[in-house]
Parts: sequence; C-alpha cells; structure tokens
Amino acid sequence: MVKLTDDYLNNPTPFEEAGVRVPKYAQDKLIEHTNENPVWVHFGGGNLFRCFHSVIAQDLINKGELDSGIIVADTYDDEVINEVYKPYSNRFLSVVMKNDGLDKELVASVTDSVYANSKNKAGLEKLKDIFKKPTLQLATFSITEKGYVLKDMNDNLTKGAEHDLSSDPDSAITNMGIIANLLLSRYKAGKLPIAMVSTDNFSQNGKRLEEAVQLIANGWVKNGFADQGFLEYLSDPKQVSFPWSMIDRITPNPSEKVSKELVEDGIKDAAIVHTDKHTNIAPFGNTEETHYLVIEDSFPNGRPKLEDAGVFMTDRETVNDADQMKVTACLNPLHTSLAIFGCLLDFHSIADEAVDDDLLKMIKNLGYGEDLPVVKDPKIINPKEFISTLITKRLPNKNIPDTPQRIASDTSQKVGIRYGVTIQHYVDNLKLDPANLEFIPMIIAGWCRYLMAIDDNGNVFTPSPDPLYDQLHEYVKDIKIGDSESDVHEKLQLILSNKSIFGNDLYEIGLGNKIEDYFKQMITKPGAVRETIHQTVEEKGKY
Ligand SMILES: NC(=O)c1ccc[n+]([C@@H]2O[C@H](COP(=O)([O-])OP(=O)(O)OC[C@H]3O[C@@H](n4cnc5c(N)ncnc54)[C@H](O)[C@@H]3O)[C@@H](O)[C@H]2O)c1
Ligand SMILES: O=P(O)(O)OC[C@@H](O)[C@@H](O)[C@H](O)[C@H](O)CO
Repeated sequence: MVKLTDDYLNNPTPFEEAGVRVPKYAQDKLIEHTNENPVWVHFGGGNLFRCFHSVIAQDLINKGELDSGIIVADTYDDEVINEVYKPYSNRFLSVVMKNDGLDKELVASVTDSVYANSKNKAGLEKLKDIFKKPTLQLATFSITEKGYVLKDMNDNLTKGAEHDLSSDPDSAITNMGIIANLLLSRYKAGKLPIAMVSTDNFSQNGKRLEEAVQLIANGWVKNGFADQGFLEYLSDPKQVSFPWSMIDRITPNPSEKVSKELVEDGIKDAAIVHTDKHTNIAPFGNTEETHYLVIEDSFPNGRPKLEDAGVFMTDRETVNDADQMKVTACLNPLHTSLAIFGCLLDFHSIADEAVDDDLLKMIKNLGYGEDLPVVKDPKIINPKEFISTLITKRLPNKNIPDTPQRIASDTSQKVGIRYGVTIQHYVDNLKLDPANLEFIPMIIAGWCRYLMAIDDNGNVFTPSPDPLYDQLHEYVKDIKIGDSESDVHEKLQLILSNKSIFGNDLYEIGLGNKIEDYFKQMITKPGAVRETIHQTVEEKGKY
C-alpha cells in the first residue's frame, strides 16, 4: 500500500500503480524556499482549498512559474491541522470525480500548516513572522460565511467582537480580529503591501472582509492599540487590497465510497475524520470536474501567474457580475432549496433530488423563472447556459456524493445572499413586484418548516450545524404538524421581519403573508411539504 508520505520523486512507481499523478518538484526544497520567501498564506484549509487553491499552486510550481508553496492557517479548528495536515507532511490527494472514474493527484504544494489563535500563541507568533516578510503577496480565505461574523442577528456586536475591539490585538478571539492583528504586524514591519483575497461564497466578499477588518482596526485606534496610520494603510488599495472573487466547484465532504475506492486502489491513507467542530475532512478531497475562479486583479505586492492555471483575472465589475450570477441566482439558491427540502423529504443525495420530478421543476422555476430575469450577464460566463449545465449535468451526476445535509449547514448565514439579493432586485426594479414571486417564498417557508426539525413524515431529524439554529428553532418549536390552531404569524414574524437575515422586513415588501400561507400548507399533515411543492410547481410553474 502506498502512503502519502512516501518518496514520490525518487520512487514514483507505487503511486503510478495506484493511478496517482505526483508533483514534479521536491517538496523539501519547496519548504526550504518558502520558509525564507513566503508568498501565499491560505486561511481555512478545508475541502475546497484541498481541491482547488492548492492544485492551482501545484500547477504553477510544476510549470516552474511559482517557487514558493502555500502556508495553511487555521484559526478555528485545531483538528484540521493536527489530524489531516501534520500526519501526512501537509500532503493530500485531490480526487476529481469524472464520469468515467476517479482522477487522483498527490498535492504537495502546502509547505506548512499552522493552528493559530489567542490560545495558541506559538502559532500566532509564527503567522505574525510570516506576515512581516516583504515577499508575502497574498492571503486567501475559504473559512465559511460565519468566519466573517462580528454582529449578531439583531445587528449588535457579538461578545467576541466587543472583546476584540477593546483589547490588546494579541488577545483577539474572533477570526477577523486575528486577521486584523496579522495585518497590524505587517503594517508595523514597514507598511508592506498585500492582497487579502476572500474566496467564500457571498457577493462582494472582498468588501465584507475589508469592512470586518476595518471595524476591528477602528476599535484599536480608538482604544490606543494602533495608530491612525494603520487605518490609512488598510484603506489604501496600493498597500492592502481586498480583491473580490467568485469561486465555483462543488466539493462535497469526503465520501466513504471514494475512501473505499482509494483503499482498493492501494492507497493506505484514506480514513475520514469528523472533527468536534463539524469539519468533515480526510487525507483526500473529492470534487467535480467543472470549476471557475474569477478574481479582481488588484495585487499591490505582485502575484503568482494565476491565469496560467486557469483563473480569470479581471476587473471588479466583472467579478461582481459573475459572483451575483452564481451565488445569488444561478447555482447557490438552487442548491439551498434542494438542501432544505432534501432534509425535510429525507433525501441523502443531491443527485437523487435532481431527478425528482417535483424538485427538478422547483429548481427550474426558481432558476429560469425568478432568478434569471434579474441577473446581469457577466459576459465571461453565459448565465442561462450555466443554469442548464448545472441542472442537466452537474447536479444529477451520481458520481458526486453531495448531500442536502452538507449544503444545509449555516443556512441562516446564507438565505440573505441566496434569496435576499434577488428579492432586493425585485424591490428596486419599478417594473417588477416582489409580491409576484412564488418559488422564493415557498422555499423560505420550507426553511421555516425545516427549523422545526421534524421531517415531512413527522419524524424528528438532526438539523445541520448553524450558529443561529437554537435561537430560530425556539420560535417555531411549539408548532405542531396538523395543528391548524398554531399561531403561525406570531411565531414566523420573528424570523421573517428580521432585516439582518433577509436584508428586508419581508412583510414590508409584500412577501411575509405569502410565506406564512405556504408554511401553513406545509404543516397541515405529514406529507404536506411534498404536496405543497407538487401543487406549486403544477399550478404556478412555467417550466
Ligand atoms: N465546498 C464547496 O463546494 C465550495 C464551493 C465554493 C465555495 N465554497 C466556500 O468555501 C467555504 C469552505 O468550504 P469547504 O468545503 O472548504 O468547507 P470545510 O468545512 O471543508 O472547511 C472549512 C474550513 O474553514 C474553517 N472554518 C470553519 N468555520 C470557521 C470560522 N468560524 N472561523 C474561521 N475558520 C473557520 C475550518 O476550520 C476549515 O478549515 C464555504 O463555506 C464556501 O463559502 C465552498
Ligand atoms: O459552501 P457553502 O456552505 O457556502 O454552500 C454549500 C454549497 O452550496 C456550496 O458549497 C456549493 O457546492 C458551491 O458554491 C459550488 O461552487
């Protein structure tokens, strides 16, 4: 059996026999060079990173266009570093699930992995030293939507954020506080330039990262922990830029089936780890073939030739259009609708949902019918073709072991992006009326129904992790299936009027009552969720 830590350069045969492509460079030399000349730090080395960013770096290193690797940093989950990076010399397999089988590549582009936060001072100091190096050009992020949070659902600072704004930067406990502290080190080392590139799934992701870092920095200046110059440094894109990006590659949690196939192929390291903080990770990552990465070309300290590894480097407007197209309209809203109803209808495979007649009609009506009319064409990708490929090829691909339960995690952090932006377009466009929407309200009603944690058969299910779940569940937990006396309005209005969740008070724009009506239909009896979807696609659907 071949191990990930085996010598792939001098003895590639066991890897070749297991069908694994190996790097064309020596990892030890790369490590040596990167230690002295770090260029790229990535925060959140989860599954997406292991199948996308790290492979881009590997392509460039293989071509001789990049001579430094990536340093992975995690401020949140120590098990990610200790269970799947350190034991394998920071190597892993990237597995692309093609129609005709698995394409396996050993990735060695990660040169170091660091767990860093106020509890792990050694890791923090190590990252600070890296941030003081003039060679550092970029930090990328795939830390999930909640990694950026500094305010709660009532728009008040979280306890962590309050602490960070008024405390010594080295004691920062929020993820954003730690990032701001690293930038403070870089500022103090001579106002060195850097690009901070969020590749998380929300529109204007760079702006959100920038605003979060600045919120913390303002607190530090006010409380005497940093000088005014730090704010000027953060606000000057020639010193610190926060490029916007769009990233697309469906990367499910590591699958048992893939793990088994790897072992059958003769690969020893394939055991999946489920961490206490709910990261599902393995010595391999599994992903689909289709992928897009679009990044605003704003890198004040230079950058690797990312375009030579297939990345679209473009202007902010094009990135924003591509991102709005994907995240708010043509992919992620469809995904979240399948996630919500998949959990309620007891599905465990997105591919199975994508061939279910009612659900297929639902995503077509949502995508083509309600989202597409308000999408601005980004020109580099055709939105209609993008939805068609998604619906006909990507989602129904049985080789991609994606589950509604993965996508349903953190839904409270996503609904504002995945439905709220489209709703806002209907509010802003004088020719359109949000009150005419049908599928978005039905899906939001489905989410409220999901929050009850009782499926459509009347059985209790375990909802996916979500920072607001407990609070939101509290509002709907006493509603009973079949109880028409339940005061739905009193309970749902606590959710639907919350502007920090949806961006609007949904009653003020004529959607609240419609959502309540769909919700009432969904609680009439076991099976009512399925019936509501069926009836809606048949009566209101055009596709
Ligand atoms: N998986 C995909 O299909 C996909 C595709 C496009 C974009 N994305 C974006 O990438 C993000 C990560 O996806 P993934 O599949 O790698 O997830 P993952 O669960 O495999 O990894 C998440 C990583 O983020 C870290 N993290 C989690 N919560 C954090 C917090 N509060 N603060 C700091 N770090 C935190 C974890 O430690 C882990 O390293 C998604 O949330 C999404 O925004 C994912
Ligand atoms: O990654 P999240 O949690 O923001 O969303 C779950 C999925 O919708 C998402 O990961 C998609 O697979 C991805 O956006 C496809 O590019």
